[in-house]
Amino acid sequence: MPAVPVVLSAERHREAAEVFGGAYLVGPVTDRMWSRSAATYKGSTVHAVLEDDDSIGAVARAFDVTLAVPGGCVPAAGVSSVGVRADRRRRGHLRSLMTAQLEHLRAAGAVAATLRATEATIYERFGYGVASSYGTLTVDRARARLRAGAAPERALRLVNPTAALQLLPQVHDRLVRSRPGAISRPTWWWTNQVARMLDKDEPLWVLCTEDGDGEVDGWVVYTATHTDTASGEHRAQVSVIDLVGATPEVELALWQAAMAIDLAETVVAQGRPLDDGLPLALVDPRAARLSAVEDETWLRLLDVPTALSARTYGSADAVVLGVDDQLVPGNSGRYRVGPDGAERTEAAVEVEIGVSELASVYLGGTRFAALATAGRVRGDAPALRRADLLFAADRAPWSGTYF
Ligand SMILES: CC(=O)SCCNC(=O)CCNC(=O)[C@H](O)C(C)(C)COP(=O)(O)OP(=O)(O)OC[C@H]1O[C@@H](n2cnc3c(N)ncnc32)[C@H](O)[C@@H]1OP(=O)(O)O
Repeated sequence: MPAVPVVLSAERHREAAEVFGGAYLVGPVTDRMWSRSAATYKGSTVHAVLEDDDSIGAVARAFDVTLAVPGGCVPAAGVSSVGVRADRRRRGHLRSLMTAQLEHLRAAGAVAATLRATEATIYERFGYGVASSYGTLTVDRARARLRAGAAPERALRLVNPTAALQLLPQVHDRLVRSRPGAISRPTWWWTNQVARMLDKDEPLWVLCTEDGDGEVDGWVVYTATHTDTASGEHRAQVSVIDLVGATPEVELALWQAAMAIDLAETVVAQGRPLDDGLPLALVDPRAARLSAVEDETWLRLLDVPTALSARTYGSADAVVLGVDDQLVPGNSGRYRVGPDGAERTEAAVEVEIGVSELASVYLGGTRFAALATAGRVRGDAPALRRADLLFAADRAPWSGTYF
């Protein structure tokens, strides 16, 4: 039996980062790396399994975020930097960490936890389910032209990246509230993701859209690599690092701006939502291709009653879910979910669902009927249809924030 995990004090955070770096195969933590990562760890709760000689055998980090859900938002935790030392694997360290972390986060009032998984076979056993997916959008600029009337003209402002580091964090969390799955970005996220690129002397541009009052309501952050033609003509590939808009219309205006960058042959954006509006708005929809689709958000509902009450539902007759949560038995039980909300009930169960599958349907990104076909939920067809209508969301879930 591994020792019960402890919460590490700040003095041992660098040691924890070393253990994670080794497990994640990124190697030793240099002073330069630590000058960036220290703030990340300081802003987190770090659980560790200590070995008999007091060395760290395994670590997991969690930090506070706000998670947007359909019609609202909940306090949540981002879980990251999970690693077990190579000489301590497959003896239950991860299970101890996940159990301790889950209890800690529940006690702290987090309604859900979200993570990005290195492997898709690890986290379901701890109640996590895939709640959003993303893909790479590759735009062939020579073919890409917006349809008439798509994306109204918007004022653009090129912002110096250093100034953007001050400006964008002030508006990001407000802008993304209407996208289920979006999370607030901690201060250290901005420093790590953007400042790291500035450190590397990579070119970086930030083009912002403005609303009628001159306030920033979206941005595209991009870099470029050069791909000169065989005849020596100067060409480039533009790589979009971040494209965030207050509304789908603003996002289209940002795409328009990205597609208008002269000398670019292709514009490539990784990690785009499955309902990115660009392909439908193009005269030639094949000018923008979505590829490399994979899981983004792994979600764990820590407090099922609060989570179910925190979101809004579509129009359909109510359905009674029978939820099963092996790790947190208090979450198990019957819930009546209808257009007016969700509450515990004693009524007969119509759809049986595990807590990991409940996480997958919670943001509207997966259908009950599809899970039933896969043998992962049970219920008759009319009940599944009502559940799908109730849990459907206006926009595909998407976090857009990698950590
Ligand atoms: C959010 C993030 O940070 S994602 C990053 C995750 N970390 C990494 O990928 C770094 C490299 N890998 C590791 O450090 C470790 O192998 C870990 C963290 C994946 C697993 O740690 P371990 O301590 O070996 O896992 P532990 O012994 O507690 O196993 C718990 C269960 O998970 C299973 N499991 C462990 N690792 C894996 C894996 N890579 N793939 C599938 N199942 C796994 C075990 O079989 C066990 O299953 P069971 O409960 O049904 O018996």
